[in-house]
Amino acid sequence: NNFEPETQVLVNFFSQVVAVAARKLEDAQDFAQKHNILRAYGSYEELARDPDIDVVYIGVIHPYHLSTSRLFTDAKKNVLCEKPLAMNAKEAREILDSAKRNNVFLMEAVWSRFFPASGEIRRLLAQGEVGEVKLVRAEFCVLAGNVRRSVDKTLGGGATLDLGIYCLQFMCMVFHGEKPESIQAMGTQYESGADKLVVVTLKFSNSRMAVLTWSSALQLRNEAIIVGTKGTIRIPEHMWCPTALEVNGKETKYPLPEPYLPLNYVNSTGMRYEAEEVRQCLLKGLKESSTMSHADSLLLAEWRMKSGGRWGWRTARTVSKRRNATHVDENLSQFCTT
Ligand SMILES: NC(=O)C1=CN([C@@H]2O[C@H](COP(=O)(O)OP(=O)(O)OC[C@H]3O[C@@H](n4cnc5c(N)ncnc54)[C@H](OP(=O)(O)O)[C@@H]3O)[C@@H](O)[C@H]2O)C=CC1
Ligand SMILES: O=C(O)[C@H](O)[C@H](O)[C@H](O)CO
Repeated sequence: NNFEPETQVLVNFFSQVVAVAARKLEDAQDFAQKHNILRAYGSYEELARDPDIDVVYIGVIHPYHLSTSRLFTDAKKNVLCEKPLAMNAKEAREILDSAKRNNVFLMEAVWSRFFPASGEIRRLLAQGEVGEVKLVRAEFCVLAGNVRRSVDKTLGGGATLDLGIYCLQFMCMVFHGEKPESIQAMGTQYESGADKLVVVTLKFSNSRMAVLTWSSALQLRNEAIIVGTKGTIRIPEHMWCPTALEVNGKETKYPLPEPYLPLNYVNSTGMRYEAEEVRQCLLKGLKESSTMSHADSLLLAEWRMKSGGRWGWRTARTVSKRRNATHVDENLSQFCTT
């Protein structure tokens, strides 16, 4: 909307899905036919060589985010990569470094941040509408135990990588990426070793706290709440893709456009907001989005590891077993106080 009407028409016209790639050509062709996409490739390498591609959306499972992102950044393509950006902080750093080195735009697809309701939360917080935030609570628990990639560790399984990230990013947004003074995390796991249910309690300076719960084996309403000294903001459901906010008891709705095809997941038409953010960043020549920055992606990767994704709660459980005491993980606290 920053352009003259004629230019706007051109900008809209030139933002097109040009091509799709899959490991098997038939899969790419099926997808292309369903969505009216002109070019279909049977390998990601061919897509990387296409000179007409400005930006690539990477939607492969998380263990392949590193290699696929590197393939495209090295080919000088801008990248929007699905969450979680990587399996761990080391991989996340490698992806971000590669984007910098190749001077291309890169963003982790934390679509939650770009919903109008999320923008309104940031506006309310910046204007001090609820005073100083004292408590953040968020939950994301869905029944996904039958989804292979959720439970199979070789496919990136684990609730923290898939779902926990949404609670962590919400807290990160509200507390502006501040590091907590301490984290306590506990959880349960599938036989595969993938984490199943995780509860994390975080303490910040000035007596501020967060309580986060995620699971791929329980169904909750998936609400979030921000409690401040002057009021409360509640996201009544779908906290990871919000379409309603309750501010001090008064609800406002932020409806999404109707989908033109059936959706796989709830509110997926809201992905358009992150796509628009990418488009705006590219038009401005930016290499990262200030709303979902590289620094935030790194923080999320570090917090995921400390609160469950890799060894966080397992270390915690070992510590509490060893001491036969209530659970306090010194490793986690040390990390957070640095
Ligand atoms: N923002 C959101 O709302 C959502 C985000 N996600 C994120 O998107 C990513 C993909 O999730 P989802 O679509 O459910 O995953 P899928 O299981 O549907 O797999 C997506 C693609 O990953 C590739 N892939 C799958 N299995 C393998 C394998 N064993 N080896 C190599 N490549 C494989 C395939 O690519 P190919 O087609 O080339 O074979 C496949 O099409 C995840 O990182 C997830 O976190 C997922 C759901 C919703
Ligand atoms: O990003 C997401 O929304 C999650 O990947 C899905 O919701 C999850 O896999 C549910 O099965």
